[in-house]
Amino acid sequence: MSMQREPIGVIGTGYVGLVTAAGFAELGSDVYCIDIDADKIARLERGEIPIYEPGLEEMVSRNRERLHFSTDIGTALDKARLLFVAVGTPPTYSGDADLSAVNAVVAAMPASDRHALVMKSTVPVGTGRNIKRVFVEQGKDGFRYVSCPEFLKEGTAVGDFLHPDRVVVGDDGDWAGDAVVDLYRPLLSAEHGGEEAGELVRTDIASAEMVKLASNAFLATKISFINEIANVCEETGADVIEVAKGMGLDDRIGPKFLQAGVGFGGSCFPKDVNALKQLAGNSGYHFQLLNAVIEVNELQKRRVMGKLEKHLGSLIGKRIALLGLAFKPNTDDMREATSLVLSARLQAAGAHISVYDPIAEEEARKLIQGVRFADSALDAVTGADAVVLVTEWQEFRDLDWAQVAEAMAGTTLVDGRNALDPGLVRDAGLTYEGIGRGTA
Ligand SMILES: NC(=O)c1ccc[n+]([C@@H]2O[C@H](COP(=O)([O-])OP(=O)(O)OC[C@H]3O[C@@H](n4cnc5c(N)ncnc54)[C@H](O)[C@@H]3O)[C@@H](O)[C@H]2O)c1
Ligand SMILES: O=c1ccn([C@@H]2O[C@H](COP(=O)(O)OP(=O)(O)O[C@H]3O[C@H](CO)[C@@H](O)[C@H](O)[C@H]3O)[C@@H](O)[C@H]2O)c(=O)[nH]1
Repeated sequence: MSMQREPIGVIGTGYVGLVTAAGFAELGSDVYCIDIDADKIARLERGEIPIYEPGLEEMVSRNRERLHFSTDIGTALDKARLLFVAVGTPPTYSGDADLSAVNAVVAAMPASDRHALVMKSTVPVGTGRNIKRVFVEQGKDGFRYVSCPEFLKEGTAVGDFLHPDRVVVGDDGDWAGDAVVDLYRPLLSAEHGGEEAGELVRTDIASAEMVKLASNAFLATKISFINEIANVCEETGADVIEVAKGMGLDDRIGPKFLQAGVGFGGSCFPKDVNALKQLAGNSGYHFQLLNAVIEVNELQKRRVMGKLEKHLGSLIGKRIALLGLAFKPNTDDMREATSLVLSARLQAAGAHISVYDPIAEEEARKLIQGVRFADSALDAVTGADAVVLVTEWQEFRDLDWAQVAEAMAGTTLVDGRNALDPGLVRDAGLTYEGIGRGTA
């Protein structure tokens, strides 16, 4: 890919910013990365990657000479006309998205006829329209605006960038939208054909914004749905793994996102489902389904308590080991992780808790107090009355269950992700309890 490619700016060097920057550098662009966090920029300049994301460090170091890091937005404005915005949009107390970082970026833009903001951050529908209005009010009406939502998943973000299902570009049909499409062209099916390439969806700004929120809300709904099916399986003796397999073979349903478990977490689903619910409410529409999706997820995170009490009785003074803390495997992200709710509930119930995560310990220590951070899975389970698998890291799937059984004081194993073979676990002398596994 030696062809001369358009230089770009990327504002915000979190997950989305770094993957976007490294990805476009890989495709041949010079990328000017900006963050207000001077410490983060200094680490990136030294070649340190502040987040754990498989393949990202290699991608950054492969393209080191094309990646430029700075806290000065002027550098990006000088060198690039397209400024990709990848700052955080966390939830506020009301559940609405906090747009203060986005607004700070907008306020920092000068009057210009040659620049465009390209919004990668997940924002409420109407944000693009509002930003364009602000530009007009401030006499910056030459500044263009493109919505280009991001669909990467943590843990597989590098592959998701290089092989997108789709690229969504919402714009006003001007040079900026064309330029964004050109940047993505090497990844689009019209150029490549084949299964690895993505479809382009070029549309208006509001629709692009809604594609992002609706996609996340739909996936979260699918998870809450299968979790409720799992709960009914427990009452009726069916096995949700068999049920999901049978359902997923219907093309119209599909097998993905039908894994029952201890609820969805992460920086996106909880926040974006709430943001869509709020957006609907603020616009005068009561989005009933999303209320249920959120409530089911909250209850699902707590259901493990009942399972533990079923086997152990009162949890006062009981020793419980949590295997896995990150909101899913292959990331150190602890945002909205089920382990946060579980460790708090267990402590409130009087249990003693030991925890182990192969990667997320440093992040977890900032958020979880009063537990023992163990050095290994085996260390965590030693002396435990019960073990709960919270995050399905491969290393837990590969555990020697006979060794685990020997180290534990009790025999209860709650497989919160249905990741283990119940037969193997039982053969080791443990009592297996999954999620919705009536007959397993
Ligand atoms: N994490 C994901 O998997 C994912 C996937 C798709 C979309 N998104 C969306 O992308 C956005 C970014 O998410 P993230 O997880 O990468 O966020 P993050 O919190 O990891 O990173 C945001 C970065 O922006 C920086 N920042 C804040 N204000 C700034 C400013 N005014 N100027 C420059 N930098 C600034 C912060 O210092 C931080 O480094 C969010 O809207 C999120 O919803 C995230
Ligand atoms: O069948 C499933 C699939 C996922 N999960 C849970 O759902 C959460 C989210 O998982 P995943 O979607 O893989 O991770 P994210 O990195 O949060 O990615 C989601 O959120 C991103 C941010 O918006 C989007 O870009 C992605 O497309 C979207 O999948 C995790 O807690 C998983 O354990 C389940 O419980 N069951």
